[in-house]
Amino acid sequence: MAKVYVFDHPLIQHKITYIRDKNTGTKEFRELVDEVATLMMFEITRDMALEEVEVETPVAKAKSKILSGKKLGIVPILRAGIGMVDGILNLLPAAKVGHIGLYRDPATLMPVEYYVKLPSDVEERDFILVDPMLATGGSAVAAIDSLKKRGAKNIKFMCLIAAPEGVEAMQMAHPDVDIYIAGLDEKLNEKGYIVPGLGDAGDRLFGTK
Ligand SMILES: O=P(O)(O)OC[C@H]1O[C@H](OP(=O)(O)OP(=O)(O)O)[C@H](O)[C@@H]1O
Ligand SMILES: O=c1cc[nH]c(=O)[nH]1
Ligand SMILES: [Mg+2]
Repeated sequence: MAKVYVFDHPLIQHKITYIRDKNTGTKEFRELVDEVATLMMFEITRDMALEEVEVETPVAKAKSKILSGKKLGIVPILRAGIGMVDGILNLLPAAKVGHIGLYRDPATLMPVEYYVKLPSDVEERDFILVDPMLATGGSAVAAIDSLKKRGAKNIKFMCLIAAPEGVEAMQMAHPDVDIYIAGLDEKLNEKGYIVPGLGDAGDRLFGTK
């Protein structure tokens, strides 16, 4: 069964409060999403593999560590996932970025895929799929189907706000994919929006409401 991590770090919780606030405008919303993505990524990368190397300081030779594991691929689910990419690349500038375009049909709530472009060496990378919202879970489940179909094996999913329904759908469909969340909310409303949530993440990021 996939593990679910809900980050309780005070800095993350503080910023999430302002992200939720309907009075937070587009510019600040974007900056906060970026900052939270960096903070979450710092925690998510805690288990990255290291190897010991020798380095010469101005004073002496030292044994020290560098990253040694598989290379990373970051995959935002368009559109809203794009808002988290720069924050992640702040920490991991060498990661490659794939894109999966999905929108949720407002009537059926089913995901519709319209674009996929991944790094060419999919099988050699670990992937972190990112989207601010995990609501019914349809989009994240479909994006992981798409990644796996193209050869991705080791995948983590990172989101800002999740509904219990989405977490359950992910655990049923992809029990191998751990889920990292900044805020686990109460429920979905009749339109499939997370309650209390933050509204429509894509519209708030890009000012398209
Ligand atoms: O868990 P689900 O029920 O599938 O809902 C979550 C999806 O809905 C939102 O995207 P949206 O369809 O609004 O597209 P957008 O990012 O282009 O605005 C959000 O960014 C997720 O991708
Ligand atoms: O609450 C929600 C649910 C899906 N997508 C969003 O952007 N917000
Ligand atoms: Mg949207």
